[in-house]
Amino acid sequence: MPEKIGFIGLGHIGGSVAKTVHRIYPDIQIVAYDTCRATLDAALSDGIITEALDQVGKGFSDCNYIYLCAPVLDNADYVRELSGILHDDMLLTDVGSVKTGIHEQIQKYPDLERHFIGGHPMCGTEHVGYEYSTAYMLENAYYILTPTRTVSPKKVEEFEKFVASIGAVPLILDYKKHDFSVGSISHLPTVIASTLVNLVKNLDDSDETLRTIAAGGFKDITRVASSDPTMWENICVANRNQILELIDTYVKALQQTRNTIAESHPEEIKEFFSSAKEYRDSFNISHRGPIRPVYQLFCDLIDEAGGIATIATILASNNISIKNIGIIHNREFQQGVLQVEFYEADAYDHAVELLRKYHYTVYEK
Ligand SMILES: NC(=O)C1=CN([C@@H]2O[C@H](COP(=O)(O)OP(=O)(O)OC[C@H]3O[C@@H](n4cnc5c(N)ncnc54)[C@H](O)[C@@H]3O)[C@@H](O)[C@H]2O)C=CC1
Ligand SMILES: O=C(O)C(=O)Cc1ccc(O)cc1
Repeated sequence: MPEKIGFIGLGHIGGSVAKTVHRIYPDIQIVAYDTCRATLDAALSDGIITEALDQVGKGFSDCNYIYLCAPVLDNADYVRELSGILHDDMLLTDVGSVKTGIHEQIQKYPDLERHFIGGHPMCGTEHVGYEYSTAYMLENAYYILTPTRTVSPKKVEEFEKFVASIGAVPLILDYKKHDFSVGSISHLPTVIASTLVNLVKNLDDSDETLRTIAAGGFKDITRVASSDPTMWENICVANRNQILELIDTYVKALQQTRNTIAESHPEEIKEFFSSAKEYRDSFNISHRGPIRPVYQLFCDLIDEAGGIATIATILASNNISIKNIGIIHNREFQQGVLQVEFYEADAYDHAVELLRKYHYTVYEK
């Protein structure tokens, strides 16, 4: 178990990892450097870090783990500086959304390469900054690990256990496969969402009709367009080739969809939507492959204001912990429905049983 951990960058993700480590292992010393002094002051006053460092250098030399949690391109720039403070019992990791650049940088320093395991927690929101970090964000989230060719299996196993011990689900991938995979499910979708938002902005009239009527579905699929522009600038520069290839593939797929609609064969159009629906519906219910089950139910609300409190009270008084709760309006539930997510299958089963006992209509997905 590490005794001391250093963070370079303590924002949304770095702050969340640090807060989680502090919650689970309050005796681990945490030190941090961040270009934003106010961030370090906030973390000191929260008692999350024991020391705020004013540079990347010797202050990190007795850390067992060092986490690079700055924007992707800055993380890669720190590799050279860290090569000077290596010791045998040190593990260097990062949380960046792209892995090729940092792995290529690490390969220039064979001594450091033996100490590096790339990391990418698959969690987060569209917000940035330490103020949006939480001690629970990693809970049940996939945490991709990309070990180098030369890091020892023992170090990988130790870090895997550490990641699992802080509530996340480690998944080992080759760094190139990582960049293709997150390129497909995160980078391309964000590029598409932002393109769609810009398109609607340009199509809108002076009365802003489109903006006014933009409803649930549009907001759902474009939420990530509200993410931090600097972060996505970094991601697009760092994963440029992969994103370009995926955009080309997507353009071909969109052209294919256009043809299907243009040719006006109702069965083919229906088949297109059915195939997408079947795959999308499988996301929440399946234990297959790397897809983790999501323990969520949907429950009808009669009166939104008092309704949530009543349901929360029923669950809390039966010791059922809620991971997430909120009203959603979408095409399926236009009038609004309460979405409740749980940490575990048992809690979910118990909640369904209880709410039905109290005559709520519960939809299981
Ligand atoms: N936002 C998200 O949902 C996710 C982000 N990531 C990755 O996590 C990393 C950090 O992103 P966030 O925490 O979301 O951003 P953030 O903006 O909340 O945090 C970055 C922190 O690094 C500091 N910083 C900026 N430049 C720095 C530098 N040169 N040296 C030291 N500190 C510096 C900033 O002051 C800030 O506190 C990025 O590499 C990103 O790709 C990974 C998973 C999810
Ligand atoms: O906002 C969301 O839902 C995200 O998907 C956040 C996110 C952004 C970047 C990542 O590398 C991983 C997760």
